Amino acid sequence: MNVVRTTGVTKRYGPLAALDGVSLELAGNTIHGLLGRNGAGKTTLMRILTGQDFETGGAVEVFGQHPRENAGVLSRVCFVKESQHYPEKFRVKHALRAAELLYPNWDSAYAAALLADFAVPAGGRIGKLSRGGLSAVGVIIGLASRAPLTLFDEPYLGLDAVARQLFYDRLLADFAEHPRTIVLSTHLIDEVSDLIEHVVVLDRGRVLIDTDAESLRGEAVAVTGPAGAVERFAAGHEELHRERIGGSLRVTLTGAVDRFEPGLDFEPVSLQQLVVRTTQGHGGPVAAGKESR
Ligand SMILES: Nc1ncnc2c1ncn2[C@@H]1O[C@H](COP(=O)(O)OP(=O)(O)OP(=O)(O)O)[C@@H](O)[C@H]1O
Repeated sequence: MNVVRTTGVTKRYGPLAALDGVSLELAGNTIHGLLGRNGAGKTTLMRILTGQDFETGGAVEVFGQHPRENAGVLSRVCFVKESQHYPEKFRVKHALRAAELLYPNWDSAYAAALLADFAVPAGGRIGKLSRGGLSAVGVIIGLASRAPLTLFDEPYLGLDAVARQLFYDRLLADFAEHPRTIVLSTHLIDEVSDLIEHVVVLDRGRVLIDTDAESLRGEAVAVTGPAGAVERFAAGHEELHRERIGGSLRVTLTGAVDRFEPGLDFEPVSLQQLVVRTTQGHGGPVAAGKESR
């Protein structure tokens, strides 16, 4: 069952189209990666899905209904973002208590275990936490909410590499026991590439890639070798990128590369490389009414 369905969703800020005809379906009980360059429209889309902003055009359904001021939908949705603001005097335990009141599936014991894992003091003032500590509070709330739709908008950027790995490990373990729909928006694509099952890449407000992660993993290959031999091999393939390395040439090809040639090097292309190559050279979002390509 699809938890999210958007049809031709547009969001305009004056002449700027932050979203430009986004049609997407996000299946339930799946970890989705929402990827794209700065300004691609990821946060805008998540704000619309969580009723914090409204589309200019198109249709949005979350759990089959429009999320706007819809308590039945919003009680099933947790949106964790990097720039979360809390009242000045709030302590960590107050933020968790507020989350407990908000989310019907809240698990207090799990939240307490996560506090210990991330070494966040329950009595600590939120305003005095380090950036990592603040990120950890967001991550803990996102996980312990067990909301049927949980969206993380890079709240874990403040965490160091060890703490981020802890987040990924806890997320996977909890997802296995309590399947739900997760949307992870991140620039750290390599770190999450084994986690995500479905990939959406936004580019200038449009959907550039919308596919399962597995098929994307085998989607591109980098071929390196003497320039002439690589040119001959690449002819007839769709080329994403090319670079000269001394006397040799390296090209990134998409689509089925079903033959290999002696004398050439073939390397799989990581999800991050693929997204970088696919979105490279594209600018920011488009002005309304202008052609985007
Ligand atoms: N309230 C607003 N008013 C005007 N423009 C906005 C507003 N919110 C977002 N935008 C613009 O819409 C575009 C998409 O922004 P958005 O924050 O959705 O991108 P993003 O993909 O989340 O980027 P990042 O990865 O940098 O967080 C950007 O050009 C941004 O400047």
